[in-house]
Amino acid sequence: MKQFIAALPKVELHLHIEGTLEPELMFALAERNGIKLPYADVAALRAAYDFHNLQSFLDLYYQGAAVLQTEQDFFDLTWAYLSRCQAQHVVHTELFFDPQTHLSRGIEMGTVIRGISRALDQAQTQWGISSCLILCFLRHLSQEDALATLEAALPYLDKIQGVGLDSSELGNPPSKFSEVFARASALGLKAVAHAGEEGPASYIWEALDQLKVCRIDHGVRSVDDPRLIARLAEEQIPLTVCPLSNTRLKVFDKMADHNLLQLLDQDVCVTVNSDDPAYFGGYLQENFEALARDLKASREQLRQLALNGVQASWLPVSRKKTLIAEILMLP
Ligand code: HPA
Ligand SMILES: [Zn+2]
Repeated sequence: MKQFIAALPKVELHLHIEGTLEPELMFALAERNGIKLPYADVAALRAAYDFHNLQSFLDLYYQGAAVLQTEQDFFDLTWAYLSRCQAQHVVHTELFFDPQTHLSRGIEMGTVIRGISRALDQAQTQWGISSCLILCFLRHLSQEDALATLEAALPYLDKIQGVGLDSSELGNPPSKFSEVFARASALGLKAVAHAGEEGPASYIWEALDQLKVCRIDHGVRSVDDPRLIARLAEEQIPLTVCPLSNTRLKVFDKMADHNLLQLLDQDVCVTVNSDDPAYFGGYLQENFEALARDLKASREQLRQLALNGVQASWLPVSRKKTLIAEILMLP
């Protein structure tokens, strides 16, 4: 099964670039930038990756991101992730970045976007890996802060295809950001939002109806609402599900409890993604492998998940057709 997964052309739709910062690179960048990390070494840092919910992860994730300072740092971070894509046959990726995490430390928007996009362009040229970039608003901050962030991104709109919503979900419903999502839509940007990871199914309704998103990130709590499941299936609204993330953050106690196959059985367009692979124990290949191993997902179910990833992406129809044909041709 590992070989089958490795041979599948894979698409990733839920990936935080700051969440690909491996401990080794974190230490290297800390040294390069003269920053002292509160851990003795890589092993001590890894040992701290023992999360009990989303917030306990976010605290470390924002702390780690502080080593990213220069355009070259953002390039190196993104290039390391794209090298993993190349190694794992990920042929297209739509990745998030969290500018507010960096702007609040005095880093300029252009530094972040230029570093990331230079790596994305190079991966396209060198390896044929295509990509889209999604600017995420931090939902624990205000809508005014999100509006100012979007304003700061205006000079770089040619490098951004969509907006997203992430960070602490509980108590920060999508409706808090209606205005900034309307503004983004008027600028021609697509929209997605994290909803129903720890938050209730009602947040998924809000993301769809008030933010007008075209995909839901996570969305696993949709199973609590049969009417919502019916809508997701009827309208084929994709869910970007992240199996290893969900077990590491205790959304599910163990992989065997994950509802991904249940969602797939109900005709929801479920996709597989790695979220923050440096923190959660694996990239896209390892997420697919976990489904095969712990959920006993069949070859045909894995194939369907890969096809859903292509369908749910923002790729042009012609490229979708080519990838779908390749996935269907695999024995
Ligand atoms: O899984 C996540 N949920 C919310 N915010 C995040 N920021 C990085 N990863 C996540
Ligand atoms: Zn996420």
